[in-house]
Amino acid sequence: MNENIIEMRNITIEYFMKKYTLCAVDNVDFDIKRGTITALVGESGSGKTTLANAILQNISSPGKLSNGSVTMHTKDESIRIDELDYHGIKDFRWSKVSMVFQASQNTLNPVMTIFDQFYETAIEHQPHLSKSDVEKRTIEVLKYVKLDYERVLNSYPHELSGGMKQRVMIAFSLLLEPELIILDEPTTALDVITQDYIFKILRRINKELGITMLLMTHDIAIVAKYANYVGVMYNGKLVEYGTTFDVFKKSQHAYTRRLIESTPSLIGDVKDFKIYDELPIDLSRLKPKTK
Ligand SMILES: Nc1ncnc2c1ncn2[C@@H]1O[C@H](COP(=O)(O)OP(=O)(O)OP(=O)(O)O)[C@@H](O)[C@H]1O
Repeated sequence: MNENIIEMRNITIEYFMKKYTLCAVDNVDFDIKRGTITALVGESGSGKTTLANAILQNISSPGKLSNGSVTMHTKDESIRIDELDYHGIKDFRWSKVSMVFQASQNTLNPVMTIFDQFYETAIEHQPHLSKSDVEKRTIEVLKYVKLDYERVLNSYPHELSGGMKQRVMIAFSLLLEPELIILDEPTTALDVITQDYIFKILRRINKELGITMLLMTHDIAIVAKYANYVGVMYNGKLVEYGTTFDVFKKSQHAYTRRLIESTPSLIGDVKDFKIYDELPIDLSRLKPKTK
């Protein structure tokens, strides 16, 4: 089996606006090693979400993959994701790769019980499943995220706390047994204790079920604690990639060192905390529209 579950080659993604084209991802090669938790870091606007969305053919309008290939090596086959048609991508999402978005707990339907939402999603993608199959699987995944399934199954979203809803979303992402989960700021808006609890659950799922995870976050401390590999994005380019230890301890790129220095430490002296106030994003990425 290929050691990489995802191989992205020469990826260029542009947003075609009325007056200009913005190159959000600029000729990036990026691999995700099977079984790892791989983090993508970089400040807001550096292109992390856009790059990750290419794995699900989910680039938002008016964006387009202008160049490059995205291949997933699943347990059974290799899939060129960028070449999948409408039906191909519909079968692929959730069952091969699923995603937990920023504050995705807010995407739960407020007028449906949690179980009805799991059931609807499951039969949309795998119509052959019976209600009892889905119920069995739902209980299994709710147990993985340490939720009391008897209470949660028939609850409406407003009856659950923010942390519980986010764990429901993680359970959701496990429902169709994907091989990769993309987590985009999965604990934003949650308190630090809940954040840590959720990351412990994610690490256990990664270890016990062997599910690979791609994590996008601004939280360098979480990356240091939980990720095996890190990619650093700056201005649409992947400027650094390696094991977490190598990237943090032997950073090659000045931007990575700045990113680490800009992270406040609980034990360090506040005087040593560096803040860089120059504009990080190079607006030369905005190409004037050519007629
Ligand atoms: N739908 C869109 N239309 C136009 N431009 C977009 C769109 N989505 C993203 N962009 C632009 O693409 C660039 C990369 O954005 P992206 O969201 O991928 O960055 P990011 O690193 O994930 O940021 P964040 O950490 O804030 O989520 C930014 O300049 C952003 O403004």
